Amino acid sequence: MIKVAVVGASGYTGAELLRLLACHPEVEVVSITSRKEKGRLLKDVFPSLALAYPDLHFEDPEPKTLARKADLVFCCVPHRAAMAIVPDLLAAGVKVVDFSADFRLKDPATYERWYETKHTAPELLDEAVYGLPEIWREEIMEAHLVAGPGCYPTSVILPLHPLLSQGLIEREVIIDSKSGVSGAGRAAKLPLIFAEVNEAFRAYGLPGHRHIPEMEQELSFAAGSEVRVSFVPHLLPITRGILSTIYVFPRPGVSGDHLREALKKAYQGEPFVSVLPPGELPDVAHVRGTNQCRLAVVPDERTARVVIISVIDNLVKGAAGQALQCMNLMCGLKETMGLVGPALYP
Ligand SMILES: NC(=O)C1=CN([C@@H]2O[C@H](COP(=O)(O)OP(=O)(O)OC[C@H]3O[C@@H](n4cnc5c(N)ncnc54)[C@H](OP(=O)(O)O)[C@@H]3O)[C@@H](O)[C@H]2O)C=CC1
Ligand SMILES: CC(=O)N[C@@H](CCC(=O)OP(=O)(O)O)C(=O)O
Repeated sequence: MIKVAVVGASGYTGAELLRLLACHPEVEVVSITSRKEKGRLLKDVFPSLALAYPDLHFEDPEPKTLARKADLVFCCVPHRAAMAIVPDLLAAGVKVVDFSADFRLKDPATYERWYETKHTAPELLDEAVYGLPEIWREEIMEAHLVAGPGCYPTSVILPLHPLLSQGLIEREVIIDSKSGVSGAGRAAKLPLIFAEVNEAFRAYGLPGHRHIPEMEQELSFAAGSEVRVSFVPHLLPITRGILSTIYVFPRPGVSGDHLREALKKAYQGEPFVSVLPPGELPDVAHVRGTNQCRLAVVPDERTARVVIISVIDNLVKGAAGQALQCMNLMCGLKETMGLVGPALYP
């Protein structure tokens, strides 16, 4: 059994991870942490997890104490907080899957510019592996520190990476994404209360959302030269799910059908990415609660542009499920373990 701890287990991604871990045959959850819920039983904070964890309670230990109990720690705290915890965990010898943005960007100056804070552990950026298994599988298998991708970047990089790395599309990309409200976390914020979100729909994060450098970093690696994206996120009045509509410009002589075939080939055999046949379109309702990314490629013959639609559950393939997929790889387990349940529907 792999002994795991979940730091920041009182948030949405922590709770979602515990839901998934409850059905994982090779994992024992040895500790869950929260500063505010310290001492309380998990089942009193999240009754949805009562049957799976009747006796587990929140603690707030030092990272070193945690590292003595666990083989691997999932760190589900906000950026800035993560880089204060992760170095001590690694120094104490445990593997870490971090959910925050603190170890995603390779260049500390880029991090400092977009996150408006000094990076306090830049020496770890080189060894951190970007936790997108479909792209960095071999590296994740060897990693001690995995930086879980942002939810929007996951929905965007999966369709674009193969197309850019094969030189099939131009490097100008336009991305229009919509997210459910759980993407913003569980902490109370006025613009996120029911009456502000229900029956409403708005763009936010303009002119430059902080996921842009992460997308550009990974897409530039794929293309072998600098890629610049236009990215506008929107808030949908739903709890979970991201739908990204991506406008791409095929290189001369490349058709939309060609792009679809290239994606199908790139993801053949991948358990968590599906490329839909012509005429089928993805819906966030089809992936709710799953680690799936569903993609459709729609040629627009009138303009010669191609629209790609990508859906994920932000809490699963966009966070906890992808982290668990990485853990399976880091621990030598079957990559799909604990992640094969069907979607919740309706
Ligand atoms: N929500 C999503 O869809 C996605 C989130 N992420 C990332 O995952 C991480 C967690 O997100 P999410 O679960 O949504 O956030 P939440 O706000 O729901 O939860 C945050 C957790 O971190 C703890 N925490 C907050 N501040 C600190 C701090 N300064 N030091 C230590 N612990 C702290 C909180 O507990 P307490 O305050 O009691 O200690 C809580 O358990 C973030 O980095 C987020 O960016 C990544 C992809 C998708
Ligand atoms: C709806 C909503 O607010 N979503 C979040 C993205 C959550 C996420 O993945 O962000 P991290 O980079 O912090 O991990 C946002 O736009 O800030």
